[in-house]
Amino acid sequence: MERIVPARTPTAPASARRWPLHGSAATRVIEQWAAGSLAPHTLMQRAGQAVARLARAWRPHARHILVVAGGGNNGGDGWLAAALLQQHVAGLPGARVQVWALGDTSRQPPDARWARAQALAAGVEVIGAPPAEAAQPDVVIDAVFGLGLSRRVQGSAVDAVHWLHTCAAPTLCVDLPSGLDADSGHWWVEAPASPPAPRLTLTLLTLKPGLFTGLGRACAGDAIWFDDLGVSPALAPDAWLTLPGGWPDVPALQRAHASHKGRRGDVLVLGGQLPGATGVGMTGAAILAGRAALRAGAGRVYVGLLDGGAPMPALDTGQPALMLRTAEAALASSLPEHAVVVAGCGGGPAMAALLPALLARAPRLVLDADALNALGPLSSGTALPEAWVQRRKAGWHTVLTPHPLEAARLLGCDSARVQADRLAAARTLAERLGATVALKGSGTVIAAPGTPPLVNLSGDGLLASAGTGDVLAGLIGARLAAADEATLASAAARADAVAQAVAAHGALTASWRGHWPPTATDLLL
Ligand SMILES: NC(=O)C1=CN([C@@H]2O[C@H](COP(=O)(O)OP(=O)(O)OC[C@H]3O[C@@H](n4cnc5c(N)ncnc54)[C@H](O)[C@@H]3O)[C@@H](O)[C@H]2O)[C@@H](O)CC1
Repeated sequence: MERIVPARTPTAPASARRWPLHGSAATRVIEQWAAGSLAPHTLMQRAGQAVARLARAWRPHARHILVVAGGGNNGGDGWLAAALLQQHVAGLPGARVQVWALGDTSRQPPDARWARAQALAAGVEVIGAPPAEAAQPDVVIDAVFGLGLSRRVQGSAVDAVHWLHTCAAPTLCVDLPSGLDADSGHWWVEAPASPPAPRLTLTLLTLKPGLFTGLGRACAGDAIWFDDLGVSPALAPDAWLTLPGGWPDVPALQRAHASHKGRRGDVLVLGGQLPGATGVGMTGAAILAGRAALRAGAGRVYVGLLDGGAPMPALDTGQPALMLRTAEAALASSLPEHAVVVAGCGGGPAMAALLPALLARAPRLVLDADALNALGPLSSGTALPEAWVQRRKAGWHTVLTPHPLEAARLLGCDSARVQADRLAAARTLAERLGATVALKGSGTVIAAPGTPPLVNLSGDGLLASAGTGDVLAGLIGARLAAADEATLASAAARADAVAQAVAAHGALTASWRGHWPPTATDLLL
């Protein structure tokens, strides 16, 4: 059994910086294969033991234990854990192990039926409703749904899931928090509030993508543990979970005594509309992206501001090393051909006019915010604009960094649809455009054509503030600028590079100890 969240970083070795993720279909295949080679009930026995062991380690003094068990094998894991915990606490003062049994027990699958028989033989108490408020358990085990949930919750389980999500007792979720979709991180009941009590999730056999993207992290609790039940999955993963680490490599930069700024790569940020007649300016967005690129080690960072009519600032007083100029001046130079271009951080509608030139000239291009809006819907079935076709032919690199609403605009759907299956949305965009896509949000998904997507593990709710997306775009720009062409040769390598920048971005809040939540500028101090 190992702890996945909170992640043990940044000291984790490179080999430990990714885990395979298997969705429900792949997990079923692995389960069937393993069950076929083991004695009957072995997997469930191991699952129940793992649950009971973690419950005891987490709440060693718990005497009143409540298992909420559904009618399938997830419930079976719960029944078996109840049996083992009953044996453990039997005879202790105040000991009480209860199972709130849901579903039709006459229709239980064989493993679950066997597990229930073990629990009844051990003397657990079966109840048909949650305990009264005055008799709150010391720990609750949520074993209502695991892999078997793939549609909206119905029947008596709705109330049980709601009770579990609002109960004040520490809760251990078996395999998945009940209500969560294993594949997508979609939540199949009323939108959840943050659970009021500590909770953790022990996922079994495989790590599921839904735990790490969408609502997965918000619902799984403070920690996510993993037990492979002694089975090594001989099946290619659906996605990879990636950890921070490895970039920027400050010690390597220190050791490069004979280096110079020209070797660190150049970044050109284009955007940051100056205020004009409308009085609306977005200069800060481009400055933040530029500062982030500089902070992450780019050799030279240029910021080309879009002319809104207001006078150009002479410099960024917070980071005078940034080289400010007008977007026009930047485009009149050879920077688009030589630097990594990060476009769209605060560009406003003017970005649309620049986009064709950037698509045609910039071999390494990061498209963010207003540059994505300028692309417009890329609905399936319609031919791609010629500029995209040419970029793909030339093997040029394009990275898109949409948040869910921007991704929805590009895909011609709404953001709820994107959020309902973030991995699919990112993959679709990447395949359509031949680009690397970082779909932002909890569990940012990085997808590139023909390779399994990556799900980023770092980051937390402190990143949900203005300007953090600009910082990410700048970091991705710096990461690409640091790479030579050979190391970006494959789609998987490009996805890895982008994932490193995403991971470094997520890690920015991990060490935040301030009384106030950080602003995007604070993250770069
Ligand atoms: N078979 C085994 O030995 C093992 C099973 N395991 C456990 O088994 C779980 C998968 O078990 P199952 O495939 O039985 O699935 P679940 O137990 O997750 O769910 C099936 C149950 O949910 C009910 N259900 C499904 N959708 C519903 C909805 N929308 N509204 C209301 N009720 C609904 C079904 O009627 C059934 O009672 C895993 O998540 C894991 O916890 C693992 O521990 C590995 C070993």
